[in-house]
Amino acid sequence: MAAQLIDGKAIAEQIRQELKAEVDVLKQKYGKAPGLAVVLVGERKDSQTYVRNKKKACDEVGIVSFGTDLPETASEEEVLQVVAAYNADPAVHGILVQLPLPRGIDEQRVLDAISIEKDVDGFHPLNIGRLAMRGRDPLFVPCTPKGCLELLKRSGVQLSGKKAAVVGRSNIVGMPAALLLQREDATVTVIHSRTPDAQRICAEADIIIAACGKAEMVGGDWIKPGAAVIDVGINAVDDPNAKRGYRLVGDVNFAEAAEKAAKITPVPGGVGPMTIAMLLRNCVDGAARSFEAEVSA
Ligand SMILES: Nc1nc(=O)c2c([nH]1)NC[C@@H]1CN(c3ccc(C(=O)N[C@@H](CCC(=O)O)C(=O)O)cc3)C=[N+]21
Repeated sequence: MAAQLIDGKAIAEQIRQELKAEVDVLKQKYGKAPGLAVVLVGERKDSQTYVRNKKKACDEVGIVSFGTDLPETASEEEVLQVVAAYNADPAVHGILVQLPLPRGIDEQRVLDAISIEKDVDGFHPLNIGRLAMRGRDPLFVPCTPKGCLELLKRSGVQLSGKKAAVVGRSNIVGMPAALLLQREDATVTVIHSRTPDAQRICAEADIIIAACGKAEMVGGDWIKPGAAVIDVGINAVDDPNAKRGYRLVGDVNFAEAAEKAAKITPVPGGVGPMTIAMLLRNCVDGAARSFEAEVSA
């Protein structure tokens, strides 16, 4: 393998230590800790695991976590009531409603109800809209794309003046990732399922963010020699030899891509841990703004 590994797990750990120090300063200065509320609706095993990991990460850096678990059968109104209560709670600086929500609940309506000052996922249309505008700044940037940019920056990858390709155009990853790269003065192409010549366009890019949700779709032929490759995908593929009967692969064919890229993230241990670190980052930033506003009021 020619490529240098971008170690998301180690970088996320480093960020958590930086955040812990910042939280200690906030506690000293204001006598209060940042608070994160996590709302989980339903019994999906993967969602339960993610929520558990988020709470654990909060403990580690000194963020107080609040949690509300609602049954699969909860109504949209009940979820909205929980969000409204956290919006009004001064001890809560960030609200995360774990996605996906059960069928029958209007996800957009729930996300729109989160106060933009507490929108640590960065999914509120006002925050996304500001991200898309030159000269404007969102209060929060979505955690996964923010983690991708942080990995690139901390690995010394230059973005300004470079060609970037984003594979995938989701609201949660692809589109905000493209906007963030553009804000760093990269020239960005968003590739999606209807793009003719996707492989050729991708192979011209100095920076690739793969977030298409298709296991190992981005092969070696998609990679320009010397490119930096960030793999957002987490796909379980059956593997009878693996411990749990499956193993995780990304949206990039790692073995092939690592022969051509200069830098590449692994799966697991790449973007995933950074998503949680950026959630904590957003929560600490939101709390700091709130504490500062209270003092100057
Ligand atoms: N409102 C909301 N916000 C989210 O940020 C959100 C969400 N809903 N719904 C689900 C997705 C998924 N997500 C991940 C977070 C961490 C890892 C992670 O840490 N992965 C590790 C371990 C993977 C494993 O072993 O399962 C890794 O990639 O190394 C993965 C995925 C956040 N999400």
